[in-house]
Amino acid sequence: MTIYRQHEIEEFLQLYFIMGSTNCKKDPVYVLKQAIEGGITLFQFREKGVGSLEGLKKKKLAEKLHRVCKDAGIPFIINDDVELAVELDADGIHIGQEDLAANLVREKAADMILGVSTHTIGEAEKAIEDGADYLGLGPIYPTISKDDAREVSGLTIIENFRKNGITIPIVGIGGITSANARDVIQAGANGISLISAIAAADDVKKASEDLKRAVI
Ligand SMILES: Cc1ncc(COP(=O)(O)OP(=O)(O)O)c(N)n1
Ligand SMILES: Cc1ncsc1CCOP(=O)(O)O
Ligand SMILES: [Mg+2]
Repeated sequence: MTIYRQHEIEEFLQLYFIMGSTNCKKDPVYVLKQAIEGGITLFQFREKGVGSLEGLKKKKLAEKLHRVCKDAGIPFIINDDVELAVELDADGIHIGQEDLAANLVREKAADMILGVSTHTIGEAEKAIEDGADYLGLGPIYPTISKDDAREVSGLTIIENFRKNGITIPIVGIGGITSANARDVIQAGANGISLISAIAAADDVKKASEDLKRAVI
């Protein structure tokens, strides 16, 4: 694991790609390499949903994707699975309100980047108290990539968090494309996080380049 400073984490959040095997049209290792060539700055392994890999197969894929990230100098974040993150010595873990509590994750992964999904100011304040490094807010727009996604929040959630004094780095998530990415940044987010706009693209490298242009 590489230990990152707060200002480095903030920079990495700019173009945050999230994916698992079921999100990809092609081999996930190839997809990740193409996305990196296209300019993604952070990667989250999210192996979840119908048909997703489990057990040893999940771990083997995680190891391969971790290697790709290490070679490219991109932090490797694992979604939900704290045990796997610790076992693989990942750079970070992302959890939501239905996952292991952030303070307990911090105990198990003291130096990892910790991302927490929040939907209210109260949840955000608790996450910050528990040691979150960044917050994931959404779904900002309708999404096809999460079966149990909450109601669409729109950009107002980001604006409201900023108005209420939440200064910690924020990424928007849910339905973000190169057409709306700039709006998410202008609402007050440090970066965008997304699955399908990259993973399901016919040309993953070009899709990543287009998104990068939209956020810089
Ligand atoms: C960057 C980022 N933001 C939000 C989420 C969603 O997390 P969660 O609510 O725990 O839902 P699942 O992804 O676990 O289904 C995320 N993964 N990443
Ligand atoms: C994991 C997650 N959390 C809220 S929306 C979402 C899915 C985002 O995927 P997409 O970028 O394809 O809408
Ligand atoms: Mg989760």
